[in-house]
Amino acid sequence: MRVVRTTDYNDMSRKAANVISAQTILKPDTVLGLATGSTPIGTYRQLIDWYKKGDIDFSQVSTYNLDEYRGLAPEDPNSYHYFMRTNLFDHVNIDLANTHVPDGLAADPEAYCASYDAMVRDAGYPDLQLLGIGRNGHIGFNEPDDAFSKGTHLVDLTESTIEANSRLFDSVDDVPRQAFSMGVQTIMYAHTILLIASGEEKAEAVRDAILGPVTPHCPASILQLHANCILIADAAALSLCPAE
Ligand SMILES: N[C@@H]1[C@@H](O)[C@H](O)[C@@H](COP(=O)(O)O)O[C@@H]1O
Repeated sequence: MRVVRTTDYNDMSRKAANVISAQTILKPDTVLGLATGSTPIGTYRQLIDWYKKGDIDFSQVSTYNLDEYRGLAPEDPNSYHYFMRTNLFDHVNIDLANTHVPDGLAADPEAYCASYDAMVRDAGYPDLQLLGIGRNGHIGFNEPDDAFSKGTHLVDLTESTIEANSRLFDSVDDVPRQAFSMGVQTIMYAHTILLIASGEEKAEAVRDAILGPVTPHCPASILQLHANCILIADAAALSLCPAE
Protein backbone atom coordinates (compact mmCIF):
# COMPACT_ATOMS: atom_id res chain seq x y z
CA MET A 1 0.00 0.00 0.00
CA ARG A 2 1.28 3.44 -0.88
CA VAL A 3 0.74 5.89 1.99
CA VAL A 4 0.48 9.63 1.37
CA ARG A 5 0.53 11.73 4.53
CA THR A 6 -1.19 15.11 4.24
CA THR A 7 -1.20 18.05 6.61
CA ASP A 8 -4.94 18.22 7.12
CA TYR A 9 -8.40 17.43 5.73
CA ASN A 10 -8.21 20.01 2.92
CA ASP A 11 -4.83 18.76 1.81
CA MET A 12 -6.16 15.17 1.85
CA SER A 13 -9.21 16.21 -0.17
CA ARG A 14 -7.18 18.04 -2.82
CA LYS A 15 -4.72 15.19 -3.23
CA ALA A 16 -7.51 12.61 -3.48
CA ALA A 17 -9.31 14.78 -6.04
CA ASN A 18 -6.07 15.01 -8.01
CA VAL A 19 -5.88 11.23 -8.25
CA ILE A 20 -9.52 11.01 -9.44
CA SER A 21 -9.01 13.86 -11.86
CA ALA A 22 -5.87 12.25 -13.34
CA GLN A 23 -7.79 9.00 -13.74
CA THR A 24 -10.56 10.70 -15.75
CA ILE A 25 -8.02 12.53 -17.92
CA LEU A 26 -6.23 9.30 -18.73
CA LYS A 27 -9.48 7.37 -19.29
CA PRO A 28 -12.48 9.62 -19.98
CA ASP A 29 -14.92 6.68 -19.72
CA THR A 30 -13.62 5.77 -16.30
CA VAL A 31 -15.71 3.58 -14.02
CA LEU A 32 -15.58 5.11 -10.55
CA GLY A 33 -16.53 3.33 -7.36
CA LEU A 34 -17.81 6.01 -5.00
CA ALA A 35 -18.22 6.36 -1.27
CA THR A 36 -20.33 8.45 1.08
CA GLY A 37 -19.71 9.76 4.59
CA SER A 38 -18.12 13.00 5.74
CA THR A 39 -14.64 12.12 4.55
CA PRO A 40 -15.16 12.34 0.75
CA ILE A 41 -17.21 15.56 0.86
CA GLY A 42 -14.10 17.76 0.48
CA THR A 43 -12.85 15.58 -2.39
CA TYR A 44 -16.18 15.96 -4.17
CA ARG A 45 -16.16 19.74 -3.57
CA GLN A 46 -12.72 19.98 -5.13
CA LEU A 47 -13.84 17.95 -8.15
CA ILE A 48 -16.87 20.24 -8.58
CA ASP A 49 -14.60 23.26 -8.41
CA TRP A 50 -12.29 21.87 -11.08
CA TYR A 51 -15.29 20.89 -13.22
CA LYS A 52 -16.56 24.48 -13.06
CA LYS A 53 -13.13 25.69 -14.16
CA GLY A 54 -13.27 23.32 -17.13
CA ASP A 55 -10.51 21.05 -15.84
CA ILE A 56 -12.48 17.84 -15.48
CA ASP A 57 -15.14 16.20 -17.59
CA PHE A 58 -17.61 13.60 -16.31
CA SER A 59 -19.63 13.19 -19.51
CA GLN A 60 -18.38 9.64 -20.14
CA VAL A 61 -17.82 8.63 -16.53
CA SER A 62 -19.97 5.98 -14.88
CA THR A 63 -20.20 5.40 -11.14
CA TYR A 64 -21.15 2.61 -8.75
CA ASN A 65 -21.68 3.42 -5.10
CA LEU A 66 -20.72 1.14 -2.29
CA ASP A 67 -23.79 1.16 -0.17
CA GLU A 68 -27.23 2.43 0.83
CA TYR A 69 -29.37 2.25 3.95
CA ARG A 70 -32.17 -0.28 3.73
CA GLY A 71 -35.61 1.33 3.78
CA LEU A 72 -34.62 4.82 2.67
CA ALA A 73 -36.07 6.15 -0.58
CA PRO A 74 -33.74 7.98 -2.99
CA GLU A 75 -35.34 11.32 -2.11
CA ASP A 76 -34.85 10.81 1.65
CA PRO A 77 -32.26 13.42 2.75
CA ASN A 78 -30.45 10.74 4.77
CA SER A 79 -30.16 8.36 1.84
CA TYR A 80 -26.90 7.90 0.00
CA HIS A 81 -28.75 8.57 -3.27
CA TYR A 82 -29.55 12.04 -1.95
CA PHE A 83 -26.00 12.45 -0.62
CA MET A 84 -24.49 11.69 -4.00
CA ARG A 85 -26.86 14.04 -5.86
CA THR A 86 -26.29 16.95 -3.52
CA ASN A 87 -22.56 16.44 -2.98
CA LEU A 88 -21.51 15.61 -6.54
CA PHE A 89 -23.87 14.48 -9.29
CA ASP A 90 -26.08 17.59 -9.44
CA HIS A 91 -23.05 19.86 -9.82
CA VAL A 92 -21.13 18.19 -12.64
CA ASN A 93 -21.87 17.02 -16.19
CA ILE A 94 -22.35 13.38 -15.31
CA ASP A 95 -25.21 11.54 -17.02
CA LEU A 96 -27.44 10.42 -14.12
CA ALA A 97 -28.28 7.29 -16.10
CA ASN A 98 -24.63 6.31 -15.66
CA THR A 99 -24.73 6.65 -11.88
CA HIS A 100 -25.66 3.70 -9.69
CA VAL A 101 -26.41 3.58 -5.98
CA PRO A 102 -27.88 0.44 -4.39
CA ASP A 103 -31.66 0.61 -4.07
CA GLY A 104 -32.55 0.81 -0.37
CA LEU A 105 -36.13 -0.14 -1.19
CA ALA A 106 -35.34 -3.34 -3.11
CA ALA A 107 -38.19 -5.75 -2.35
CA ASP A 108 -36.21 -8.95 -2.86
CA PRO A 109 -32.81 -8.21 -1.28
CA GLU A 110 -31.11 -11.41 -2.39
CA ALA A 111 -32.07 -11.07 -6.05
CA TYR A 112 -31.33 -7.37 -5.96
CA CYS A 113 -27.82 -7.88 -4.51
CA ALA A 114 -27.04 -10.45 -7.22
CA SER A 115 -28.20 -8.00 -9.90
CA TYR A 116 -26.10 -5.15 -8.45
CA ASP A 117 -23.03 -7.40 -8.49
CA ALA A 118 -23.73 -8.46 -12.06
CA MET A 119 -23.98 -4.81 -13.07
CA VAL A 120 -20.65 -3.90 -11.46
CA ARG A 121 -19.03 -6.98 -13.01
CA ASP A 122 -20.44 -6.20 -16.46
CA ALA A 123 -19.03 -2.67 -16.16
CA GLY A 124 -15.59 -4.30 -15.76
CA TYR A 125 -15.32 -3.31 -12.06
CA PRO A 126 -14.23 0.19 -11.00
CA ASP A 127 -11.03 1.56 -12.49
CA LEU A 128 -10.77 3.55 -9.29
CA GLN A 129 -12.61 2.82 -6.06
CA LEU A 130 -12.81 5.64 -3.53
CA LEU A 131 -13.17 4.39 0.05
CA GLY A 132 -13.60 5.88 3.49
CA ILE A 133 -13.02 3.91 6.65
CA GLY A 134 -15.28 3.46 9.66
CA ARG A 135 -13.98 3.90 13.20
CA ASN A 136 -14.14 0.13 13.58
CA GLY A 137 -12.27 -0.46 10.32
CA HIS A 138 -15.34 -1.06 8.17
CA ILE A 139 -15.27 -0.33 4.45
CA GLY A 140 -18.56 0.30 2.66
CA PHE A 141 -20.78 -1.21 5.33
CA ASN A 142 -18.66 -4.33 5.70
CA GLU A 143 -18.53 -4.57 9.46
CA PRO A 144 -15.96 -6.50 11.51
CA ASP A 145 -16.87 -10.18 11.32
CA ASP A 146 -15.36 -13.67 11.40
CA ALA A 147 -15.04 -13.82 7.61
CA PHE A 148 -14.65 -11.35 4.76
CA SER A 149 -17.83 -10.78 2.79
CA LYS A 150 -17.96 -11.51 -0.92
CA GLY A 151 -20.62 -9.87 -3.07
CA THR A 152 -23.26 -7.22 -2.40
CA HIS A 153 -25.33 -8.19 0.61
CA LEU A 154 -27.64 -6.97 3.33
CA VAL A 155 -25.77 -5.97 6.48
CA ASP A 156 -26.91 -5.66 10.08
CA LEU A 157 -25.17 -2.47 11.20
CA THR A 158 -23.19 -2.59 14.42
CA GLU A 159 -24.10 -0.39 17.36
CA SER A 160 -20.83 1.51 16.90
CA THR A 161 -21.67 2.35 13.27
CA ILE A 162 -25.26 3.28 14.15
CA GLU A 163 -23.94 5.55 16.89
CA ALA A 164 -21.22 7.08 14.65
CA ASN A 165 -23.67 7.75 11.81
CA SER A 166 -26.45 9.05 14.07
CA ARG A 167 -24.85 12.51 13.95
CA LEU A 168 -26.41 12.90 10.51
CA PHE A 169 -29.92 11.90 11.64
CA ASP A 170 -32.40 13.65 13.97
CA SER A 171 -31.95 10.90 16.54
CA VAL A 172 -30.18 7.58 16.88
CA ASP A 173 -33.57 5.83 16.59
CA ASP A 174 -33.92 7.16 13.05
CA VAL A 175 -30.75 5.40 11.84
CA PRO A 176 -31.70 2.35 9.77
CA ARG A 177 -30.48 -0.92 11.32
CA GLN A 178 -29.60 -2.48 7.98
CA ALA A 179 -27.88 -1.47 4.78
CA PHE A 180 -26.99 -2.86 1.38
CA SER A 181 -23.26 -2.96 0.83
CA MET A 182 -20.90 -4.09 -1.86
CA GLY A 183 -18.87 -6.95 -0.45
CA VAL A 184 -15.18 -6.95 0.33
CA GLN A 185 -14.48 -9.25 -2.60
CA THR A 186 -16.20 -6.88 -5.03
CA ILE A 187 -14.26 -3.94 -3.59
CA MET A 188 -11.01 -5.86 -4.06
CA TYR A 189 -11.80 -6.34 -7.77
CA ALA A 190 -11.34 -2.58 -8.35
CA HIS A 191 -8.21 -1.91 -10.39
CA THR A 192 -7.04 0.87 -8.07
CA ILE A 193 -8.28 1.64 -4.58
CA LEU A 194 -8.04 5.10 -3.07
CA LEU A 195 -8.62 5.00 0.68
CA ILE A 196 -8.99 8.36 2.41
CA ALA A 197 -9.02 9.08 6.14
CA SER A 198 -9.01 12.17 8.28
CA GLY A 199 -9.03 12.92 11.99
CA GLU A 200 -7.86 11.39 15.21
CA GLU A 201 -11.00 9.28 15.62
CA LYS A 202 -9.81 7.24 12.62
CA ALA A 203 -6.24 6.76 13.92
CA GLU A 204 -6.79 3.30 15.43
CA ALA A 205 -8.70 2.01 12.43
CA VAL A 206 -5.98 3.32 10.08
CA ARG A 207 -3.21 1.77 12.17
CA ASP A 208 -5.00 -1.59 12.28
CA ALA A 209 -5.78 -1.39 8.56
CA ILE A 210 -2.25 -0.74 7.38
CA LEU A 211 -0.02 -2.18 10.10
CA GLY A 212 -2.14 -4.85 11.77
CA PRO A 213 -2.75 -8.42 10.67
CA VAL A 214 -5.05 -8.99 7.71
CA THR A 215 -8.23 -10.00 9.47
CA PRO A 216 -11.99 -9.69 8.89
CA HIS A 217 -12.14 -8.15 12.36
CA CYS A 218 -10.70 -5.07 10.64
CA PRO A 219 -12.21 -5.32 7.13
CA ALA A 220 -9.98 -2.53 5.78
CA SER A 221 -6.89 -4.62 6.59
CA ILE A 222 -7.51 -6.71 3.47
CA LEU A 223 -6.46 -3.68 1.43
CA GLN A 224 -2.87 -4.59 2.34
CA LEU A 225 -3.26 -7.43 -0.17
CA HIS A 226 -4.46 -5.20 -3.01
CA ALA A 227 -1.81 -4.67 -5.68
CA ASN A 228 -2.67 -1.03 -6.21
CA CYS A 229 -4.03 0.62 -3.09
CA ILE A 230 -3.25 4.20 -2.13
CA LEU A 231 -4.01 5.61 1.31
CA ILE A 232 -4.23 9.39 1.50
CA ALA A 233 -4.64 10.38 5.12
CA ASP A 234 -3.97 13.42 7.23
CA ALA A 235 -1.46 13.59 10.07
CA ALA A 236 -4.18 13.07 12.71
CA ALA A 237 -5.46 9.87 11.08
CA LEU A 238 -1.86 8.65 10.77
CA SER A 239 -0.90 9.70 14.28
CA LEU A 240 -0.54 6.08 15.47
CA CYS A 241 1.54 5.09 12.45
CA PRO A 242 5.26 5.89 12.55
CA ALA A 243 6.36 8.29 9.79
CA GLU A 244 8.53 6.59 7.19
N1 LIG B 1 -20.97 3.45 4.84
C1 LIG B 1 -20.16 4.57 5.18
C2 LIG B 1 -18.74 4.27 4.80
O1 LIG B 1 -18.65 4.12 3.40
C3 LIG B 1 -17.85 5.38 5.32
O2 LIG B 1 -16.53 5.19 4.86
C4 LIG B 1 -17.87 5.40 6.81
C5 LIG B 1 -17.03 6.50 7.43
O3 LIG B 1 -17.74 7.70 7.37
P1 LIG B 1 -17.16 9.12 7.64
O4 LIG B 1 -16.35 9.46 6.44
O5 LIG B 1 -18.34 9.99 7.82
O6 LIG B 1 -16.33 9.02 8.87
O7 LIG B 1 -19.20 5.58 7.26
C6 LIG B 1 -20.29 4.98 6.64
O8 LIG B 1 -20.68 3.96 7.49
